[in-house]
Amino acid sequence: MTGTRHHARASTAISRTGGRFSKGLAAFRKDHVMHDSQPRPLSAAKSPALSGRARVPGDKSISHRSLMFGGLAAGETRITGLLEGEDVLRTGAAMRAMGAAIEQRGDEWIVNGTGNGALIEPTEPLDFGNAGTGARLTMGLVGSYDMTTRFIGDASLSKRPMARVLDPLRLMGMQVLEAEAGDRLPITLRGPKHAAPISYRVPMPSAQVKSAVLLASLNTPGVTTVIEPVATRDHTEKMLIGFGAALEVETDADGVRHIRIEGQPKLTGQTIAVPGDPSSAAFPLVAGLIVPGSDIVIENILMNPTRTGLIDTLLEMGGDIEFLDRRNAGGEDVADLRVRGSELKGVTVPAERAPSMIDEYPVLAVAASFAEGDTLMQGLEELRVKESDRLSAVANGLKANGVDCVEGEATLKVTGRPGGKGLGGGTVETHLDHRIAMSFLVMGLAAEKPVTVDDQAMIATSFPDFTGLMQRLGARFQ
Ligand SMILES: O=C(O)C1=C[C@@H](OP(=O)(O)O)[C@@H](O)[C@H](O)C1
Ligand SMILES: C=C(OP(=O)(O)O)C(=O)O
Repeated sequence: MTGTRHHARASTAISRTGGRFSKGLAAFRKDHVMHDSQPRPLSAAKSPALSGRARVPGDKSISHRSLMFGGLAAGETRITGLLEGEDVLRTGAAMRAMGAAIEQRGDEWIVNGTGNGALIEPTEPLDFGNAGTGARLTMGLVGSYDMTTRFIGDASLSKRPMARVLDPLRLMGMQVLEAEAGDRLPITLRGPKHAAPISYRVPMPSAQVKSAVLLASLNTPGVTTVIEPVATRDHTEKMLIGFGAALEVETDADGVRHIRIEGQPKLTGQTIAVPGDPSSAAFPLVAGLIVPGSDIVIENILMNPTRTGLIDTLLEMGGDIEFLDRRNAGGEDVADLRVRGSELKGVTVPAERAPSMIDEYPVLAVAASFAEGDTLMQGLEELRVKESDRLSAVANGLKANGVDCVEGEATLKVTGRPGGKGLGGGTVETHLDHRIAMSFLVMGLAAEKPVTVDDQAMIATSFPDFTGLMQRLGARFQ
């Protein structure tokens, strides 16, 4: 087998701190029910040229993993730039319920881990709210522990398929004591006394499934292998190496990744600076391109190639995006992006690119609505099992706002209207999906008539200050 080996670095933490719990996480007590209030609609209206500099929140994938690995490791993990969105705070609450000490001190989050193999059985169900990543990765984490863990979530998460992670975990010896039809939440798991390592070929392109198996290996003796035919985001691999695991990645002649990890590694607390989330940057980025005359800078964005498919696509569409100060920070490439209003043209986005921009299709569809000609997106099957069925949610939102589009089984064709002529005037059903809400608010900034989303509440799961940040750039919401 020929291939490349990946190394990541994170510097070791220096001192210990106490375990007082932060206000943010304490908000997720069991009596605290989120999103049971009345929906809060919001409209976005045609805005003047956007200008200024913006810093989007920390990467969601890296933030979840920082709390999980820090919560498991021996010693202290110090995190700056953590995304303080609901999804990530729920992961923090879950790690706390299993014995980690987590506190916020100024700009830093300090995690004192349980030490390897020392997670404790949570006394209450773990409530992951809207968060697929939090729920699925934690299932992997607890799946090799001889303990019982119950998982619950909101209406959206309770519809999402969990068999994709339960199947490999069952092979490692885990039992599913309770699940709704089709392996859906609420789910109660019981880990085995002695988990068995497996070699598992991930059947769909999913970093969550890959990661669940790798996390289960952390309490499983022997070598666990994950075979990944289609590469997905590699944060779990890079960060586990950074925390001290013996993990190797080889890519064979067919491009298939073979990830091998030695079980029960000694993980040690690290210092982590979380870079800006490219999936959140996508919203001001597309807004800067479609609002004529705009000129903005979005700072400190993660440029990991497993995450940059949207930027590649927008460049092909003729987007004026300049990379300023490309640099390496904590083992990841980051850059500031200068974005100027652009005349976009339609393109075909190949299926192979989907994993590197999987969460960005809703906002790409918005960009395509303003482009000259057709944009065809292929390989979209995974969009159907996100916080909503994003393929149909996007198509319905586009149609409600005057955009011609054709929804296929796993494709979407959007016919653009340069200048946004005749677009807008509709209300979009968001189906508890933050990315649908933000994407269509971006559309409203450049459409002829305002665009309304039926609920803005879920935006707080990944981008709590979205409206504030966009308004500071000049966006008009009403
Ligand atoms: O591993 C992760 O952090 C994520 C993986 C992706 O999900 P899938 O693994 O289901 O593609 C992505 O959609 C999600 O927002 C974050
Ligand atoms: C799909 C997403 O997240 P998750 O799967 O963690 O709910 C997302 O943030 O777009």
